[in-house]
Amino acid sequence: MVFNKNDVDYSLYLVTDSSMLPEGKSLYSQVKAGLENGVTLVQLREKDIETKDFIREAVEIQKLCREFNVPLIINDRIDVALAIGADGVHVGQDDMPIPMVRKLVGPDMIIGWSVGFRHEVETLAQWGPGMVDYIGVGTIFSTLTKKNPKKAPMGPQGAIDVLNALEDNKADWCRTVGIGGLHPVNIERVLYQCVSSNGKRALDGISLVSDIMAAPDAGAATKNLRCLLDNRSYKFVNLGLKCETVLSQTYKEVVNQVTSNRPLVQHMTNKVHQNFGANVTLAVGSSPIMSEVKEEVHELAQIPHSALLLNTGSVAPLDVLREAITAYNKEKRPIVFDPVGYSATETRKLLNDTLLSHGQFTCIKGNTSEILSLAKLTKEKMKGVDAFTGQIDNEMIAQATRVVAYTYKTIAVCTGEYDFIADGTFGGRYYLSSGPGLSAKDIPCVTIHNGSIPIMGEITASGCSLGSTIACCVGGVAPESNLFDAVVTAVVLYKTAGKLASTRCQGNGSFNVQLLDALYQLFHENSPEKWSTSLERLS
Ligand SMILES: Nc1ncnc2c1ncn2[C@@H]1O[C@H](COP(=O)(O)OP(=O)(O)O)[C@@H](O)[C@H]1O
Ligand SMILES: Cc1ncsc1CCOP(=O)(O)O
Ligand SMILES: [Mg+2]
Repeated sequence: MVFNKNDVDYSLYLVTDSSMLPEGKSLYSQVKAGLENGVTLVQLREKDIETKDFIREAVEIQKLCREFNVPLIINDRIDVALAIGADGVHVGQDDMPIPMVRKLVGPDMIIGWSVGFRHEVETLAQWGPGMVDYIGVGTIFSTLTKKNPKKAPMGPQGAIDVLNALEDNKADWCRTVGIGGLHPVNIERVLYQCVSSNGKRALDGISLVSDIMAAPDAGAATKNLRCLLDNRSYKFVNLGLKCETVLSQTYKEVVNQVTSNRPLVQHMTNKVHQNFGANVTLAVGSSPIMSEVKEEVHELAQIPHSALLLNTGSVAPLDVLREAITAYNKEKRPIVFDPVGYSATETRKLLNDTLLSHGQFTCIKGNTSEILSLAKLTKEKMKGVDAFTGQIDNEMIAQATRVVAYTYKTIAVCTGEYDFIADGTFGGRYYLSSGPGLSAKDIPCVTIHNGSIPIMGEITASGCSLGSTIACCVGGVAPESNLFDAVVTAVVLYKTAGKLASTRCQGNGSFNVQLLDALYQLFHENSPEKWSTSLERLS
């Protein structure tokens, strides 16, 4: 044993698979290219191989790893690990029980365990620091590498649950690597999103197979992965942790930018909202396109200043929604997500959770019911798409908004008489091992108010149309702009228009028309110093 277990670098953990080597490459050459370019840990995983051949291969790879001072872990085969004096073993839930493994391998060998659930973390915590050194947290996304997966993909939220369980059970010795379906396209997002709720713990690294093993140029592939890990800044859209300078000057600047850039806002939205949302988009100086066609999402996402409003009120097929998220994330264009009726039925909740685990959203907007249930602060099912009607104070709404912002690393908006807006983006920064140190209660949150305007809640698609307005503002601002300011501007503009319309209308029917007129007027006048809506920053 040449390693101090505490000093192991888990950041880029290569797991081998000789069944996917490209032509002309060997297991040895791929591992070597990986080691030369930043792999920090290697696991030899050979499923269908004679013991004699496994040993021969293991000895060769061990020699190579030692040249690079990188530990070698053997998958499953404790006998092989012992025979060659490997640095560690990795076992799954269905393999030999961990206490027996520890008894066989002694105190110094690294033991890794595949973990997907909270109760497994509780077990390892009860065993104490002498048993499991690290866990492979997964499966995060579905993967072809695992032939017969027994677990459904857990998504980043499942990984966060595991990190929380480690914190709750004070298993501070145990390191973590995310595993399953991790590729350059999603690694930054996973690292960005997977932080324990107390802000203390992030993943220690990622573990992957195909992106190195199957790469025609494994060196270049590893270099690219290393870059993603070392970047620590996930610029899916430009984000800054500002928000203290939200004044009329800021609103004016946002409106100016939307005016000059005239964003194209793709709506994937419910049938009720289609027409009104397109008109609201036009009223605030932007171009709507209502499209649910899978084949065109990539083309639309590539248009400068495009933005996507994804509203699940009545939904397009799941594969279309997923493709749209993939496209806008790939192009680093903003997505506003409106999980209408999130907890009304189990089906709706599952659909929204699936989408939430599929990508990164710039803003998540909901009414009090949606935000409270997303924050898991109520177990009550929503009545259709209605806002919460039970007892609730502003402190609880602020908490729920912050929890949603923090959990999804997004800008969360909760609507109602008071609108709450929280910034959980951390300026796009991500962490390895220890998190940002802040929890949900510490992140910036503002509330905006313009008196009670009950009629705003009494027309359908009023919340959906705030979603359109937000999408126009985040799509329309210049790339270097602060998106929190853009979201706040949209919410303040919309509330001001609602107030104005409520004084001009004669009832629900004419309110709709007046709301469009007011939005158009306020946007084009662009004199926010006259807007009546107030903003307060919460501590
Ligand atoms: N009582 C109210 N006073 C002032 N504004 C309200 C009130 N109820 C709703 N709104 C505004 O109406 C819009 C829709 O909010 P809400 O009714 O909460 O959402 P949804 O339509 O999604 O159920 C938001 O812009 C919100 O600020
Ligand atoms: C009634 C209804 N049903 C499905 S979507 C929808 C519109 C919801 O609009 P909002 O949440 O903005 O009031
Ligand atoms: Mg409404």
